[in-house]
Amino acid sequence: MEARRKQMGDACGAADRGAPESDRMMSFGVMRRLVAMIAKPSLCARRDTACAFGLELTNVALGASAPVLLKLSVDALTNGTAPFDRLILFICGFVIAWTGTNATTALKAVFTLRIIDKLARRIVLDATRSQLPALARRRGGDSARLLGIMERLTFSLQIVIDGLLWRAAPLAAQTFVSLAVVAALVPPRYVGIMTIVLAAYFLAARQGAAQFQEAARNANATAAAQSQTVGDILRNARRVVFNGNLHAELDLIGEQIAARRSANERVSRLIAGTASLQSAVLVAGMSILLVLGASDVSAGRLTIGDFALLQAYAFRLASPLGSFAYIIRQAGVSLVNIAEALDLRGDKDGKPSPSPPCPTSPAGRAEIELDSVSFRYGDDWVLRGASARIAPGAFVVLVGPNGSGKSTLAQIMAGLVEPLEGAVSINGLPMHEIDPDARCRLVLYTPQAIGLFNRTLSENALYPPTLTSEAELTRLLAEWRFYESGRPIDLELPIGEHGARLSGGQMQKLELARLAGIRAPIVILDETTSALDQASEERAVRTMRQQFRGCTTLILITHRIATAREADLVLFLENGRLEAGAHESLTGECPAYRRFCGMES
Ligand SMILES: Nc1ncnc2c1ncn2[C@@H]1O[C@H](COP(=O)(O)OP(=O)(O)OP(=O)(O)O)[C@@H](O)[C@H]1O
Repeated sequence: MEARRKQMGDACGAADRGAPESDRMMSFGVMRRLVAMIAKPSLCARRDTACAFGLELTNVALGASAPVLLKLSVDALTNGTAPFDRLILFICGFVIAWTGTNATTALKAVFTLRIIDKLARRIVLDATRSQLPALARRRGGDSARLLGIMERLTFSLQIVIDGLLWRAAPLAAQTFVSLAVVAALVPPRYVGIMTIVLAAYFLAARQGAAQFQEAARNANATAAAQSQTVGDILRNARRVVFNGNLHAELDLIGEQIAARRSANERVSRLIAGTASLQSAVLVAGMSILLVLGASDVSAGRLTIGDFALLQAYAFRLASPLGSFAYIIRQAGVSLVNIAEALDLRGDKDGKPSPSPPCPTSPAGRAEIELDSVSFRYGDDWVLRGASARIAPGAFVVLVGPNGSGKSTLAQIMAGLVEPLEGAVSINGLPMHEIDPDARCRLVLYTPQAIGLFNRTLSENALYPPTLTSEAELTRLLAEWRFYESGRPIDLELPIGEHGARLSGGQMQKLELARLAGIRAPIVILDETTSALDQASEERAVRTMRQQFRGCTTLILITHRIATAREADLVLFLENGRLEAGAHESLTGECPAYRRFCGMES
């Protein structure tokens, strides 16, 4: 448990340290990438953007004209000279401009949400497409982190696009227009005061933001660590409960929540400090502005309408600037989240390279050659100079003690792991020259942990690229005694998370029925028969060999010597050395194999 805590701590630390760009560059970089994505025709968001932009322009125009209409109404009322119908026009115009922004804001939200949905869909699909292969190879892939980022993505986009991109630009436009109108209608010193107040406000924001980004990244990392821990514990509910570790795991979750809360509190404290400073700037600035305005009205230098105009602009700007602090708080965390999601997309803009050649068609026969293949993890050599030739359509059994490197060798043969020395060739073509997509059509590798979907029995057993039909599936499962009682097989049965409603043997029978319908040149089963009894394994292997009709090479990793006796070729691995031959010849020539088979002590 201590080691787990350290691991989680390291995960947070790594996230903290892993900031390649400076914070401000990161924020601009993320917004620039989002804007570039929105502008791309392939996202189909240009029309929504144009509508949202048009509505926002209307919003700015309405917001800027309301104080002017108020001033005109007040001046007309106080002068008493304007015609009544013009007065009504000013008053109605003011009311419409002041309240009309609600409708345009609501309408704009409709288009904004559409853009956000399209962006989120694109980022999630790209990130999943880019990350799934890494997850499949279990190298650098972290599904919990990926899931956490995806789950927070829509909310993060909403904050950044709706709150920051959409609100910052209109606010800037509104501020600019307001200053211009004030400059045109009242003495210049009022523009001077408003400019100084706004500059002080943004200096305070900038000061706060410098510390804030780092705190936001830390808050994000603690959130990711928490969802990783909770997800891991939920996925391993049986392991936790059956070992009586419920309370210990709850403590761990509690610690993660506490770490998250303290990171969030730091963010809130920084925001509160910045917001208070900003409020003080606004209070002081607006007070000076309005007191000066009131004294100018008393002295006859300003009309009451001018004063109303100043007051309306002051409040019109102060209110969104006040709520901007909240948006900046959320946006900091959200920008980090979006940056992580965008990085997961990989090199999306790279041009696809032309497909290298494939040595056979998916239905063709393939000869595999291992030429002095060596591999190590860290300093531990798992394979040293392994050589063998496997004829097309052969039935091969790969055996060896636990940890001898069978799965590693199988993954090297499937092109999932690159050998450090030597080469694997298929029909004479080196594996590294074969396109990774073509490799999985050539060699289908089934890992030790099968990994079933929480879907129905038939959806799992007929998962592509199998050609097994429903009728064939029912026949095979009945023949392999899927239910010992012989009860009918319900293909629509939901099998639960990780096949929780099935026995270990049933899960493997389901997968084997699927694999029997595969028409790839090479199929590698990594202990896919380990949970079957001897008779079931024999039946399943016999059926598969019949189905493969000598075209598909079947390589089975197993610990059963009886199965090795039936093989055309046995590959025996021990201490990094590979011996290849028929069972009889290996028992005659290889003492280590004889010992492994229990023929000598
Ligand atoms: N990704 C990895 N990183 C580091 N070491 C690894 C990795 N995968 C496997 N190993 C190590 O390589 C050795 C061979 O592992 P491998 O899974 O290939 O053996 P195996 O013969 O299939 O074992 P078993 O019969 O128990 O399934 C083991 O010592 C294992 O700990």
